[in-house]
Amino acid sequence: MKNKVITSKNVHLFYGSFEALTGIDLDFNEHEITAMIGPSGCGKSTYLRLLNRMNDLIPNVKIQGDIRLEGEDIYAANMDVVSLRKRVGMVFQQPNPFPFSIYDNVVYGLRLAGVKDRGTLDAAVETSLKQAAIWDEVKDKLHTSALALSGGQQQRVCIARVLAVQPEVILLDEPTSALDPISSTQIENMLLDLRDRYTIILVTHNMHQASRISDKTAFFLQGRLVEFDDTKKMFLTPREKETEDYLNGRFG
Ligand SMILES: Nc1ncnc2c1ncn2[C@@H]1O[C@H](COP(=O)(O)OP(=O)(O)OP(=O)(O)O)[C@@H](O)[C@H]1O
Repeated sequence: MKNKVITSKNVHLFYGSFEALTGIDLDFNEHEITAMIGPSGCGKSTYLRLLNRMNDLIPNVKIQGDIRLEGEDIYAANMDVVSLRKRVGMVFQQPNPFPFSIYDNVVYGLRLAGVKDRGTLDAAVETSLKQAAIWDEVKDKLHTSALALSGGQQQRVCIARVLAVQPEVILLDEPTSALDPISSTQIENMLLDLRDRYTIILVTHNMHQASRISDKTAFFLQGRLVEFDDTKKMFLTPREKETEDYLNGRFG
């Protein structure tokens, strides 16, 4: 039995009076990739952002339910949100490197945490860029601007930036939807390589991506979790008619 890294029970989220999540029960195993799919507006990103408290910043949000990381209530009053976000890193749809060098981007979180030793920083840069499958492309220009890279390269640097602080969980919100097919495939292959070390949760609109790289899939519809299962099983024999209709392109 795999260890459950994140558990969530009866999660509701309200934007003002609008209930965007209507009681979600969903758990994530370590060393698995879970894909979250569903039509636009079904609540996938809202749910993903709950897992490292990114919704806290939005005004008039009300959150109910129980979400735990390794058994710890992440909404407990004594939870340190900065350290939570180190343990649960996030990659966004648009690559968002800082306007610094590649090197300074990757070590950003470590420097914030007070790490100054040059050898430690150098080693973290090399390891993280290798894990993010971009070391060979950038090793000779670590001190040039990350903004001069292609979109796909920028996204891999952003992933290296998350990996450098050694998270347990990586959240990715449509990480390849702004990228060309070759860059998307590079990122998919990298995520498959990272699976042995991390728990990966991915929002995607791309059904091929979900079926190709995820172990589990969660299908959301209008704020509900309709179905959650092994990806192969869900794509071949969905339990629910709504899932089948969505996978067959009948809506969304
Ligand atoms: N900051 C916000 N304030 C008010 N409503 C919001 C906010 N963010 C999202 N919503 C609403 O909550 C619902 C869920 O949005 P969410 O972005 O989570 O959906 P999604 O499934 O990720 O969609 P997409 O695939 O288009 O990104 C939508 O109806 C959306 O309009």
